[in-house]
Amino acid sequence: MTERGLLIVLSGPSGVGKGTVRKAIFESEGTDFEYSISMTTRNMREGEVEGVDYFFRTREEFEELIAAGQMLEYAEYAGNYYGTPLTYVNDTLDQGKDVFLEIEVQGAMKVKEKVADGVFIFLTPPDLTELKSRIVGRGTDELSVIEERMEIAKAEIDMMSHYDYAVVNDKVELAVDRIKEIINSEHLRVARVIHRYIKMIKEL
Ligand SMILES: Nc1ncnc2c1ncn2[C@@H]1O[C@H](COP(=O)(O)OP(=O)(O)OP(=O)(O)O)[C@@H](O)[C@H]1O
Ligand SMILES: Nc1nc2c(ncn2[C@@H]2O[C@H](COP(=O)(O)O)[C@@H](O)[C@H]2O)c(=O)[nH]1
Repeated sequence: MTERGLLIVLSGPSGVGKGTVRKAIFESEGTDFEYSISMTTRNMREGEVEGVDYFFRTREEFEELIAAGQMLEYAEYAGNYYGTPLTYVNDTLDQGKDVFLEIEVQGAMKVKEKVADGVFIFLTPPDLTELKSRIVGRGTDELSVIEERMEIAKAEIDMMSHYDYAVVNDKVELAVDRIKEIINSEHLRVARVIHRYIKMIKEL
């Protein structure tokens, strides 16, 4: 029987650098994760590609998938739906591969209820001034959207203690190393638990 993969959830406020850090992790050496592409009803930004950055769907299409039980989790964030398609995550974990989700806090908490043995990592900014300057600097959102995201960010940062780990994204390379270290240690922990069970069964 194949050992099920690890579900890794990277979460944190918009603009903290989740996407930047996740891409750097995937490009770095010694990692082998599958990225779960999310679904959203928000408009496509310049440079985004369907099926690479997101699966872009209408509200009606998204709601049909929710009703059909096809989302592992979903949330309404700043007026749009965002969610994780269930089948891809389940099938990939069943194949023994680790799956990486990059999602906001409401969704992460829903995943935590369903997948207790996932690894939940909160990426935090050095401070709120830096967070705002990152969102502004990215140049993808209007001022009203930025203000809305900053308000949501404050509530999200209050949820940090519900995660297994908090990682500061001060410098991308450092955040990448910290997250890789966490995942490696989680793998060792899981391997130790399995080893203990096998030993117990043999001794029965
Ligand atoms: N450690 C860092 N130092 C300085 N700038 C950073 C750092 N990490 C990311 N950034 C920059 O911050 C901006 C936001 O990053 P990114 O889009 O990766 O955030 P995000 O958390 O994925 O946002 P969203 O959740 O809205 O998709 C980008 O312009 C990125 O280059
Ligand atoms: N609950 C979920 N949140 C998600 C998912 N995919 C992305 N996100 C988060 O939404 C916000 C806004 O994203 P943006 O691309 O519009 O800037 C951000 O925090 C993302 O991490 C998902 O599948 N489920």
